[in-house]
Amino acid sequence: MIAPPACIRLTYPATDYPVLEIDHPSCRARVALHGAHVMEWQPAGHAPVLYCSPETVLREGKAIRGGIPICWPWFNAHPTDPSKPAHGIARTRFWELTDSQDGGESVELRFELRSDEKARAIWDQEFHAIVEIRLGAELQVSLISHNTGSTAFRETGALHTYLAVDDIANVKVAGLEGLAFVETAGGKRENGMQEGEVRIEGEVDRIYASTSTATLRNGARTIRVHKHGSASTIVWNPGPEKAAKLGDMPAEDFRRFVCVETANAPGAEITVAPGERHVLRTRIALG
Ligand SMILES: O=P(O)(O)OC[C@H]1O[C@@H](O)[C@H](O)[C@@H](O)[C@@H]1O
Repeated sequence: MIAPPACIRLTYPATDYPVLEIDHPSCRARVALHGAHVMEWQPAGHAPVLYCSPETVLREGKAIRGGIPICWPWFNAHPTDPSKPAHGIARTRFWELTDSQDGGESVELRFELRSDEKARAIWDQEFHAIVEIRLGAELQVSLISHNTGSTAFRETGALHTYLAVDDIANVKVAGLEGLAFVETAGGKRENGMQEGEVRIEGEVDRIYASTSTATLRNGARTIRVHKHGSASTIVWNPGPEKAAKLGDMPAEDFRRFVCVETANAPGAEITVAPGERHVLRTRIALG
C-alpha cells in the first residue's frame, strides 16, 4: 500500500494496537485496524456523532464498545452454537489496511480480511471481506462479503452504530412507525407493532423488519441512518441494569447513546452463492 495521506496519522493507544487518527478539513475521526472499526467521527462544526466508551478495552479478540462494530458473518448469538463468539468474527480480528486516500471532500479507507485458519476454526467458509469507509461531512461504511468458496454460505450481520446523545430520555427514533418488531430485551421474544416514534425507557433490544432510513431526533440534533442491502434495523440500549454488568463502559453511560443498526438479523439471512457478494452499507448524515 502507498503511504497514507498527511491527514492520517498512525497511533498506538495500546501495545500492538494501531489506530488511524484522521484530521481533515471535513472531519476528525479515529479508526482501528482491529475490526475495521470506526471509533469516533466528528464532522467539522459539529459535536461527535458516535459514542465510544472511555473504558473500552483495546486488545485483540475483545470488541470495542462504541463507534461502529462490524458484526459478521452472524448477528448476535451464533444460530446453532452458543459457544461461538457473539456477533461473529469480524469485530475481533485485525484487518489489513489496503488503501487510504484524501479525496478532497472526504477521506477514504479500505480494509480487507480473508478466510484463514483462525477464521475457519470458527466459521468454515472461504471468504474475502472488504470494508470501505468514507469519512467527511457524512460517514459511509460498506461491508462487502465475497464468497470465494465452492458452496453457498448464509450470513446475517450488522453495522452496529452507537449514536451519541445528550440524554437517552430526550431521544426519539422515527422511520419505524407501523413496522413489525421482535423485542428481545432480557432474553424474551415478543412480537410487536411500532406505534409512533420509538422512545427508550429501560432496556430496549428490538429487531425491526425495515429497509428504510431511520432518523434519530435528540433536541435540536437530527441524525439520519440510511441503509442499503439491509432488511433489519436494530434499536438497542442496555438500560441501567445491563449497562452496569457490561464491564467496559461507565454504568451511567447507557444514557449517552442509542444503537441504530443497519442489519440483517436472523429471519433475514442473506445467501451468498460461490463467486457472488453481498453489500451491507450505512450512511450517517446530520440534519
Ligand atoms: O455486548 P455486545 O456483544 O457488543 O452486544 C451488544 C448488543 O448488540 C445488539 O445488537 C444486540 O441486539 C444485543 O442483544 C446485544 O446485547
